[in-house]
Amino acid sequence: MNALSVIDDLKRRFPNEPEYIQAVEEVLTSIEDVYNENPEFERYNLIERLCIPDRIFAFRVSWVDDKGKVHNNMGYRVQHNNAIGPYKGGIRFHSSVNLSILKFLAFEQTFKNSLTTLAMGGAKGGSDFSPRGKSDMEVMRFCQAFIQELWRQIGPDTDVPAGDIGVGGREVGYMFGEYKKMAREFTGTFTGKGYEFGGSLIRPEATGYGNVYFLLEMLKTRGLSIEGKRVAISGSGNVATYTAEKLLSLGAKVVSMSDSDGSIYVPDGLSQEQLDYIFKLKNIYRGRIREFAEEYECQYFEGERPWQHVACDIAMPSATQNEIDGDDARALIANGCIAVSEGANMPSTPDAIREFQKARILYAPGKAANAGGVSVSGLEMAQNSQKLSWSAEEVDRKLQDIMTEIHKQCVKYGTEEDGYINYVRGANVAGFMKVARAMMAQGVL
Ligand SMILES: NC(=O)C1=CN([C@@H]2O[C@H](COP(=O)(O)OP(=O)(O)OC[C@H]3O[C@@H](n4cnc5c(N)ncnc54)[C@H](OP(=O)(O)O)[C@@H]3O)[C@@H](O)[C@H]2O)C=CC1
Ligand SMILES: O=C(O)CCC(=O)C(=O)O
Repeated sequence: MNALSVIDDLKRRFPNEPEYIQAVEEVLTSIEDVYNENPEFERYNLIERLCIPDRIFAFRVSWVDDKGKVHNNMGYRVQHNNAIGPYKGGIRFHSSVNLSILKFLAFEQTFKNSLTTLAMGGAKGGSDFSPRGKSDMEVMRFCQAFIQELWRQIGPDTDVPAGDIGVGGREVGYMFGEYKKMAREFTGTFTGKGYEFGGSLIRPEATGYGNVYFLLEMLKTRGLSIEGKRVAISGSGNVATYTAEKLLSLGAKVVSMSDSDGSIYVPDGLSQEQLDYIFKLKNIYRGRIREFAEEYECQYFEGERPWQHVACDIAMPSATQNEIDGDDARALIANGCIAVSEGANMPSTPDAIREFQKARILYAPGKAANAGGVSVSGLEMAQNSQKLSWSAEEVDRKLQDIMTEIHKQCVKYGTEEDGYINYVRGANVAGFMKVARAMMAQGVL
């Protein structure tokens, strides 16, 4: 395989999909040598079959708002690869959603899920519908219309969706309800469900907590502890808030959070009371982070991400893709940042990643660091199959074990001659090899 020529070919065939090409390029350039050590992969044209999704569903979603006006959004599900288990991955509702974004997310999910040690293939879905500013009833009607189109393509052993940007417990509940009605079955077809109907304890916390567990493993490799470290977080949604909660409980200082309108800066770190305010602001009032700045009179950067404005030891981007560019990375490093652990999917541009690696700081890509969410989704599937629920302690212990194991795999496949751990290479090679072996064993499909 020549990574560059495969990428050129994909660019030619999918010319308007920059995020998808970006994700593929990152993986292919880091697995090229390992791939070429296995000539049978090339004979089976494994790389092309692994890069191009198994199938994509695209559909119109028509729904009626509270004033009786009819709206039409697009809905998608990208089933990328099911070599090691049923398709699995979140659903994103955001105005920016398009096929390029969902294809990159489904591609990444395939490698991430492989790293988790659990049996899950990769998928992602979503819509350009934005829940922002919509009433509960409008969100419910949209979720029902979305599932009326999608329900035939998913199932507990086929494809198991969950949340992502714009999709939390409320949306999963509405989608699960509609699925249950259409399919006439009560199964674990969604994860991230409410506890009363089969959800796992710790699933809401899992991505954020898991990212902190991964960060602790990275810090250990340099003999460092988290206590007293200043951590800049972006976003103020599911991943960001639970990352902050775990960090506070471990004695770290959370100096920033953000939303798509701007960022707050709290140099001495958020108190527990302030974090509780953000939880309420975002989950109950569905307000803006600017309101926090007004309430607590802290610095607020309108329309800005945190990276250029804050002094921090650690950055945990937890909002969206390509939210740290080369300039942001250079600013972070200049301001003393020694570690970046990604809660979001692909938040750092290729230029930013090069800067982090050149500076030899600890840098963990999302597919390793944020794998805790889908891992606990896998544990939710296991509980649903057994018709049992495990205690929060048990799930949290399993989550910690999985994050430690993912870190071990990154060290195994990513340690370079000078001892620097290239977590990008480690995660990509480890994730790839498991999927590749399964695909080889199953023949050309
Ligand atoms: N939920 C999960 O279990 C997992 C999520 N992830 C990834 O983590 C990231 C965050 O997801 P999650 O917390 O679930 O989503 P939420 O919808 O709960 O929160 C998203 C946060 O990011 C902000 N945000 C979203 N899009 C943009 C944008 N284009 N520019 C600036 N800010 C933006 C939102 O601000 P606003 O409210 O203003 O839009 C919000 O604060 C995503 O990359 C997701 O793919 C990864 C693994 C698992
Ligand atoms: O829990 C899941 O199935 C998916 C979580 C997710 O969307 C992700 O890992 O990016």
